Amino acid sequence: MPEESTWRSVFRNDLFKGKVALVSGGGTGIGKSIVIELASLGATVVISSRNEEKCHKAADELNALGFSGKVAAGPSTNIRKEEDIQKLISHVVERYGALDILVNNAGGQFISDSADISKRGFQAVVETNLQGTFLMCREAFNQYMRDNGGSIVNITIGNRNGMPGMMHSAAARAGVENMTASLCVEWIESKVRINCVRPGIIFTESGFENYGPAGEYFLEKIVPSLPAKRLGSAEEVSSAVVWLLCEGAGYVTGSVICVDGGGSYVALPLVEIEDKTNLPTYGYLPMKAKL
Ligand SMILES: CCCCC/C=C/C(=O)SCCNC(=O)CCNC(=O)[C@H](O)C(C)(C)COP(=O)(O)OP(=O)(O)OC[C@H]1O[C@@H](n2cnc3c(N)ncnc32)[C@H](O)[C@@H]1OP(=O)(O)O
Ligand SMILES: NC(=O)C1=CN([C@@H]2O[C@H](COP(=O)(O)OP(=O)(O)OC[C@H]3O[C@@H](n4cnc5c(N)ncnc54)[C@H](OP(=O)(O)O)[C@@H]3O)[C@@H](O)[C@H]2O)C=CC1
Repeated sequence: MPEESTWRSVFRNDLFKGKVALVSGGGTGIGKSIVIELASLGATVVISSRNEEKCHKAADELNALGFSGKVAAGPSTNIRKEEDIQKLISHVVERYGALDILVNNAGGQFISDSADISKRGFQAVVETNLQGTFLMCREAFNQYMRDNGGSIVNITIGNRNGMPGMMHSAAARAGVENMTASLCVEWIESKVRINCVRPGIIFTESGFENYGPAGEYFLEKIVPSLPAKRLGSAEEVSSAVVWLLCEGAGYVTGSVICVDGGGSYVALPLVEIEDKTNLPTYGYLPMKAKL
């Protein structure tokens, strides 16, 4: 948590003056860092998640830092529930008179071998990350952005090589990135830009608590495999989000920015593969025997 004296955004300090933003999952981790950026650059920022008390606490904490913008907690919202989302968006539009910026950051999953994921477990992750993000976009568009324009950023997760060990989430997030490609065309006449930020392995206390000892075990394996040889910070993600949201990114829509220290170009060892020949060879030439 940055102190007022040490927090410096790399952006112009009135960049979002007069803008109204909504950040889902804005009370913790990456979402909170995005909220700090937006509030420090002049926006009124509404944060929401299932735990409303946590959002109120975060809003009080951030407002005490004296940013030029303001932070407010919205009503408790489970993005798996359509009616919660409809109420949240109408709350923002009615109370603050606008919804210029939407950041779909809320999301999550559990670590599991794919063979052990139940149908309800798969559905829960897809409902949260793909359906939840879609419904937030749809409501923001129908209730405000269709007539007024706006900018949306969806937070996804590494999916270029799949994600063995978190297959359900990588599949859902790949769906979000593909959905973004469709929406950027459908909504451009309304002056709505929509993009994704795909973080790599980012240290957030809240995020890693979710995985318990398994998270630490995986981290010991993952960090050495990353080209950057370190975890990312929430601030490195929020800087990219804020750039996509700002006027300087006016010609950018349908894009995915990876903030992953090059992690998209290596396979993350979330799943161990036995050190033996795992696929039988097919072929009749003598040299095949050497493969
Ligand atoms: C170390 C590598 C890091 C990689 C980088 C990624 C980092 C991050 O994403 S950080 C963010 C982490 N935060 C979260 O993930 C929090 C949000 N997550 C959740 O809320 C859950 O994971 C959820 C999306 C599955 C929702 O859970 P919940 O509300 O508890 O779901 P239900 O009660 O409706 O249960 C539905 C279904 O899901 C099964 N399930 C839930 N958790 C697990 C689990 N840990 N392991 C296995 N199965 C799980 C649950 O059992 C239900 O299925 P049935 O038992 O068949 O009914
Ligand atoms: N940390 C990392 O390494 C990476 C994270 N990400 C993604 O970035 C985003 C932020 O993660 P991070 O900050 O690390 O972790 P956090 O656990 O801090 O953030 C997740 C946030 O989403 C909210 N949330 C979860 N499920 C729901 C739901 N059903 N409805 C409404 N809100 C929900 C949580 O609040 P509450 O529990 O109160 O609902 C929480 O504030 C997530 O989408 C995550 O998957 C992607 C790649 C890597």
